[in-house]
Amino acid sequence: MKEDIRKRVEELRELVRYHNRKYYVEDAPEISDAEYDALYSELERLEREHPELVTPDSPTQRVGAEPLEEFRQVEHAVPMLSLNNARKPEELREWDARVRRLLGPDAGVEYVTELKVDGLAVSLRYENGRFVLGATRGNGFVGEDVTQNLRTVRSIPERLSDDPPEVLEARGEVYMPIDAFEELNRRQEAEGKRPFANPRNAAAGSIRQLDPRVTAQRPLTIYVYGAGEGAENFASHSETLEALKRFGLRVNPYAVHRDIDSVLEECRRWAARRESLNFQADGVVIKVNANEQQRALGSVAKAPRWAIAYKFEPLAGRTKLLDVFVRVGRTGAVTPQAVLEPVSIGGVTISRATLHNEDYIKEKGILIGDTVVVERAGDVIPQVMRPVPEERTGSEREFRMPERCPNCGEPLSRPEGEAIVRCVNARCPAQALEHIIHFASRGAMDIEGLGEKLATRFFNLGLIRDPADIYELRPEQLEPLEGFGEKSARNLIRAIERSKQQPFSRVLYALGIRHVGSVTAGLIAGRFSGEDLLSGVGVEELSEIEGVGEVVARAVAEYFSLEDNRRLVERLMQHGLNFGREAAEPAGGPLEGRKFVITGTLSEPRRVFVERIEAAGGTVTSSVSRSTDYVLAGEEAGSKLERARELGIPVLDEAAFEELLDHEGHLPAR
Ligand SMILES: NC(=O)c1ccc[n+]([C@@H]2O[C@H](COP(=O)([O-])OP(=O)(O)OC[C@H]3O[C@@H](n4cnc5c(N)ncnc54)[C@H](O)[C@@H]3O)[C@@H](O)[C@H]2O)c1
Ligand SMILES: [Zn+2]
Repeated sequence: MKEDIRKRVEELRELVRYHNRKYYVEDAPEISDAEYDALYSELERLEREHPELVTPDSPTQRVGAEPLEEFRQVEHAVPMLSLNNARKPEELREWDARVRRLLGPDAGVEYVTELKVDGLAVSLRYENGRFVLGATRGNGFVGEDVTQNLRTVRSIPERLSDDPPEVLEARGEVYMPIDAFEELNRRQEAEGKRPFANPRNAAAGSIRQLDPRVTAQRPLTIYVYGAGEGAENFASHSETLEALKRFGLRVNPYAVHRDIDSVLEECRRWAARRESLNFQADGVVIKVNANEQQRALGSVAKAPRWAIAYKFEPLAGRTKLLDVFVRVGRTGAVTPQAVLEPVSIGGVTISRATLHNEDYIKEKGILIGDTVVVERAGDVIPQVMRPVPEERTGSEREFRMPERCPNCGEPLSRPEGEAIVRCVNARCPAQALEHIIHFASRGAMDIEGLGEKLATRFFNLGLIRDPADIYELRPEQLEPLEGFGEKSARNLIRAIERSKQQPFSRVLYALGIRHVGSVTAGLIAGRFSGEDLLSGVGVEELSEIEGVGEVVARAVAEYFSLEDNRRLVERLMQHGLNFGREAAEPAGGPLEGRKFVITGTLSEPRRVFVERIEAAGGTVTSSVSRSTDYVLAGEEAGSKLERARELGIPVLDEAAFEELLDHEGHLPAR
């Protein structure tokens, strides 16, 4: 029993740490706040019931996560702590009682309430009225230096007005207004970039940017809600806020209360009005007003005793599920989307929500026409949580996944054991861009210069709609484009021409058939030609190939059975790409069994040479030893070169290396 609990505690810590990293460090949470809070509360409860299991490194004892190494670190003179939570009015009353008990019966207590804005906590250090240092909270003691990025936020003044103290560290929450967030996401999508999950992540990701120019383009603002260093100049929290306003900072709206009833009333008021706010707020923060009382109360573990966050109910609402349609994502994944009777949740009118996948709808028993619970749970992409069966009238109907892609009309596929239905048509407009990018990429056709950025641009300009279009590009189409000259157009066309030399295995891999990686492509290309595959090689024949399983065989057979895919392949053949069966691998390449060490600066990135050596059957190791066969040395080669000379190992420059690849056997072998 005891052992089970210890195990569970450890498991929860692992999980919470993992999601902390996703949320605080990578700004890309995988689960909703409600799900995270459930894990966290369970951990807190078990630790409370079994105090002997509490360890100082438990996430319940620590703030946030470690700062990223890419940023300079900033030590906070006054720690930036987290807040304890209350979810029910009783919990707020208990907190009030504890505060009064600790301060003594005669102490008059005032409380300040402010909205809890959901963004990124930052510290702004002003010296003699000048903004000198901006930092994130980090782990509470050490944060990240993001001064340059914060300078781009217009509501953060470079200079304070009035007469600020010599050192003043203002603290607040940088956030992205909801309308600006939605606009930004529309832009991201139009540019083919990944949209942000919610305004908090967008704000946090924008500030924790290595390039301030990116931050500058993000619609950020700040609400200041307190002071770290410098707070000692004021007698109370409300006095501090007034002063911060006077200095020209944008201060969170607040109210002062004499008793907890008034505080509760304010919490209710905000809860009712939160939907009309243009920013995400997940609760109300209540703070003891007098600084002296704050000091007397102090902090425990990772949160002060003098403040508490009253959390709003998760953002949820009820509405009617009018219909379900399916959307094809860029990877071909087809997901059901709910069409809802418009409902306002968290200040946003919701008329669409995700239903994840077919199984989700079945498991939850959701029917079209149902009244459903929709949750935003801190995310802006809302999801349908469950139906309310009591409200059924009998006219509800089941959702059926369509058999054909709504975008291109080709049959959809759902591989066994997978929850996601996909469109596997390479020319499907919904996923065409993704296919093009993969097609041109280094491991595939390796078209130099045609990376993600340029492919996206050509795609948006309508110059390339599918991989075969690449081979129809003409220099006159490119030259007028901004950033292109005669020379760069010619270079690109040349690189495209060169890619026609790639062997069939590369071409097969470039087609982007599901489950067909470069190794599998090699196995298939060694057995069948493009013509064979087009003429309908079956699943059985394919799975006879050593190393090709049934899942792969099915994916390949399916690919070549779709009309659009067949047309694409035929066009690529006409353009002269290799579709001929590859001679069975000779027993290894020309460098079979040879060990290389690479050192110094070469004309191309090192990985290019590594790939070529490996493709020829050789291996690359990092240090020179007696078993090394060759050292490939570029410019400014250092100790490895010396070591090679000491051991008498042949040293090749690039020219000698090329020769070795071309005429292996003519060179003196070791
Ligand atoms: N989805 C996930 O994977 C995931 C992971 C980790 C944390 N979270 C979420 O993050 C939250 C916990 O984060 P936390 O520990 O950073 O604490 P918190 O966000 O609950 O509270 C502390 C923070 O509140 C902010 N704040 C906003 N307005 C304020 C005001 N007026 N006065 C004072 N502070 C104010 C400050 O940034 C402060 O650091 C939870 O809501 C949790 O759900 C989610
Ligand atoms: Zn399609």
